[in-house]
Amino acid sequence: MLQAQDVHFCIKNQPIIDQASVNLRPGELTVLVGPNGAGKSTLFKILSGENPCKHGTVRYNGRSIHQYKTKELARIRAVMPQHSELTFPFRSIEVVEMGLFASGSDRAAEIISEVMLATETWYLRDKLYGNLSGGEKQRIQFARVLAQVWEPKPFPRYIMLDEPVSSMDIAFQHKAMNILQSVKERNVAVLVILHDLNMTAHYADRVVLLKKGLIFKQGSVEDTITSENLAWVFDHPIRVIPGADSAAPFVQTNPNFIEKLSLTLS
Ligand SMILES: Nc1ncnc2c1ncn2[C@@H]1O[C@H](COP(=O)(O)OP(=O)(O)OP(=O)(O)O)[C@@H](O)[C@H]1O
Repeated sequence: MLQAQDVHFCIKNQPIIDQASVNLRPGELTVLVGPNGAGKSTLFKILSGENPCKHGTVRYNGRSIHQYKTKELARIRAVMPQHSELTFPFRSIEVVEMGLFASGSDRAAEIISEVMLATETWYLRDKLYGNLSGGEKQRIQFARVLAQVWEPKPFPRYIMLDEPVSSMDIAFQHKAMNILQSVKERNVAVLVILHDLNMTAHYADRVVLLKKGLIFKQGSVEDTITSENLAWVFDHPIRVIPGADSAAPFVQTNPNFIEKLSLTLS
């Protein structure tokens, strides 16, 4: 399990993340949700180890993140940041291969073709990464992090993705989330930042609602994705319609509110 306890992050004495505690459990898909500037990417970077937390602790499988060497960490957690630009003219397949730099696997070629087939990127393999469209780049980065956790291992691992589907078309957004749902069954904890609340309601096992650097609520979809919670977190009227039987709830926003707002501004 990944255990983050009371993590805190300040920039110029301004708290960006304040006393956040989160556990990521293998087999669970956790979605981090909140408005722009709430601190989602900052918390994500603390959990992934990119931002050292100024107070609090982050432990992977019982060991402090600081005790891991870079390669050791790469064997247990994969990170897809919000933006991944590369200056060197890599072919797309070479970008995916970067996911295996620490693996030492003798199945490298098979893993690469499996993840590129799963992400429908095999046809892009010889294209220069820099020439791909935004959505294609995202799919290649997605394939890269999948490669890192693709082979089953006997110890818990973590895959963390910051807005991984933001440039993908609607069909592939669902394919990507379905792939993550299968990956979590391989003793992997999944952490995703999403802005799409319906996607969150549909795929999350746990939701963490963040507002102004504070965790407002965390728990099941049923406990977090409610009209009251979302309206408060986003400061916007949002209605959650409960799903029939075991279907996910449906999140509806109110377009009339936007009209009133634009009249106020003009
Ligand atoms: N290196 C930095 N220097 C100054 N301010 C920063 C830095 N990193 C983050 N911030 C500020 O911290 C706040 C949280 O940023 P963060 O990127 O974590 O938000 P977010 O919830 O991921 O937002 P979004 O949904 O827009 O991606 C923002 O106000 C941002 O401007």
